[in-house]
Amino acid sequence: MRTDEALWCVVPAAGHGRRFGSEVPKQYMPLAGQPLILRTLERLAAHPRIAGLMVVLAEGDTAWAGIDTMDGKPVLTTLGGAERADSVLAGLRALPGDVSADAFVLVHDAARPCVRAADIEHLVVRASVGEGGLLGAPLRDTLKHADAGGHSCGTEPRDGRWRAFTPQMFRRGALSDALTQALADGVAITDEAMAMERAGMTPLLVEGSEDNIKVTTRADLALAEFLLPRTR
Ligand SMILES: Nc1ccn([C@@H]2O[C@H](COP(=O)(O)OP(=O)(O)OP(=O)(O)O)[C@@H](O)[C@H]2O)c(=O)n1
Ligand SMILES: C[C@](O)(CO)[C@H](O)COP(=O)(O)O
Repeated sequence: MRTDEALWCVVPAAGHGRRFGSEVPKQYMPLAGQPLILRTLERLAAHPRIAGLMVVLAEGDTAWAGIDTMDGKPVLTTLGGAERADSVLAGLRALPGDVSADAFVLVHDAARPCVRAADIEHLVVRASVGEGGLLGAPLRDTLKHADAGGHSCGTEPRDGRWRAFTPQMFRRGALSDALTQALADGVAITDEAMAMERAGMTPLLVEGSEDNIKVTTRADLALAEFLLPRTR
């Protein structure tokens, strides 16, 4: 990948935030005075390598701000689907025609507003040498296996286990094909790297900051308020 090659970023934002438990989908909850999603888009658009944002919205989303640029970068939208993988695939398909099948594309959760520019840079530089990769961090807690009664019935090995974050970066065509195949196979795909692994790839794991949190619960939103100004 040429070092000056601009990247589009697909931003899946079509979830309903069930674990967050509010009428307002979590991507529209206020974060430092703005809807959370706009904080994420601001963070992404500020990165010099990112050429444009493809935001994937839920059917019937009435809260979207309707912006078409952010920090001088184009912001396009399309509609997502029932699962995250459906939404990411829709976003890939809706990218502008001049984004070739071989072009690298980033995918970043709308629910991760604290992503650091340095981590994005680190991912792009390291993962573009091969066929793509993802930000993550080695598991640092002990992982327990819970039984139906909520008791620990086993301890999972921690060695070689990582937590996956986003952005994840893959070539547009290869990722589209991998997601299409996984969906056709009826496999529940929770991140893009999983689809690429099923296609036989071993995506590069690039260690990123643990404060690149995904806002899933209300407690996460409070943490994001604390982290946002400290992760610029
Ligand atoms: N069908 C879906 C499901 C999720 N997402 C997006 O994928 C990201 C990560 O998903 P998650 O944190 O699970 O969000 P929700 O699915 O909204 O949360 P929940 O599982 O609690 O409903 C979010 O930005 C979410 O909007 C999406 O675009 N399309
Ligand atoms: C993509 C992801 O953020 C990596 O950890 C995570 O898999 C998203 O899962 P979710 O259930 O869609 O939040």
